[in-house]
Amino acid sequence: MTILDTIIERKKEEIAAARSNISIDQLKNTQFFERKTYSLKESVKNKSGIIAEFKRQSPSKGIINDQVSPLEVTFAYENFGASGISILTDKDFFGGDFNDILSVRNSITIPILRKDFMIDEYQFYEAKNMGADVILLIASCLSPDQVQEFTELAHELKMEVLLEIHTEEELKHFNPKIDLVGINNRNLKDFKVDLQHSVQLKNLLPKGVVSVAESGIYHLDDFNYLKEKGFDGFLMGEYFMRNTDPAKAFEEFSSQI
Ligand SMILES: O=P(O)(O)OC[C@@H](O)[C@@H](O)c1c[nH]c2ccccc12
Repeated sequence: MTILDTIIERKKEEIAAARSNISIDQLKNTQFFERKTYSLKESVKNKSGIIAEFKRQSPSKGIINDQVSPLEVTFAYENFGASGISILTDKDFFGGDFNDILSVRNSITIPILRKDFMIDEYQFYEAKNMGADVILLIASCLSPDQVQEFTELAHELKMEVLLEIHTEEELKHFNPKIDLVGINNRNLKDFKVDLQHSVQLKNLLPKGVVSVAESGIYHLDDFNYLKEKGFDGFLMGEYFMRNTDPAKAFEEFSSQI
C-alpha cells in the first residue's frame, strides 16, 4: 500500500461523510457559482510563471509551517508577481482546510488551484463552492476515462484542469480539453525528485500544451534550468513555506527571475 493508496482510501471516507452533511444542491447555492473566474492557462504565460503554494505539511516532510495564515501568505504571493496560487485542502496528510481557499478568495485576483485528490464529482462542487478557479487531476489515481469525464465537469463549472502526470505511461491520460499539464518532479510513491526525468517527459507532450513543472524546485538554478527547457509554469511550495516568512522568501526569489 503506497502513501497515495492510503490517501485515496481516506479520501473516499471523507467524501462519504461530507455528502451526508451537505448535498451537491446545497453546495450550488453560493455566490461563487456566478463570480468571474481567473485563467491559470493565461496567467502562467504573462507573469512570473510561478504557481506559489500554501502547504502546512506533507507526508514526505512532516510539518513545514503551521504558523502563518493563508491570507498573509497568498496576498504577498500575488503582490510579488505569482501567476497563480495553489492551496492544499487535504486535511489529514497536508494540514489543509476548505476554509483556506474561502478565507482568501475575496482578496485574491489571480487563479487559485484547489490542490486535493479529486476522485469524485462531489469534490468539484466543493471546489466551486469554495471559490477555486482550477482543479488538479492526478493521473496516477484516475483512469483516462475519469480524466475525460472530470475535465468536462470542471469546464461545466467554469474551472480549468491541471492534469498531473509523472510517467510516460500516464501521457495516455491526456485529452485535448485539458488546460495545463503538470509534470511532478517528485514521485508520489517514494518521494524521489528528478528534474531531468520531467524534462524528458515534457518533450513528449503534444505541441502547444501549457506545461507546469511541479515540486522539488529548491534553488534558482532549478527554476532557470526548467524555464530554459521550456516549462511555462512552476509549482513551488516548500521552498517558500519552509521559511518562517514565506512572503519574504517569495519576494526575494521572484526578484531574481
Ligand atoms: O513543496 P514542493 O516540493 O515545492 O511541491 C509543491 C507541489 O508541487 C506539491 O505539493 C504537489 C504536487 N502535486 C501534488 C499532489 C498532491 C499533493 C501535493 C502535490
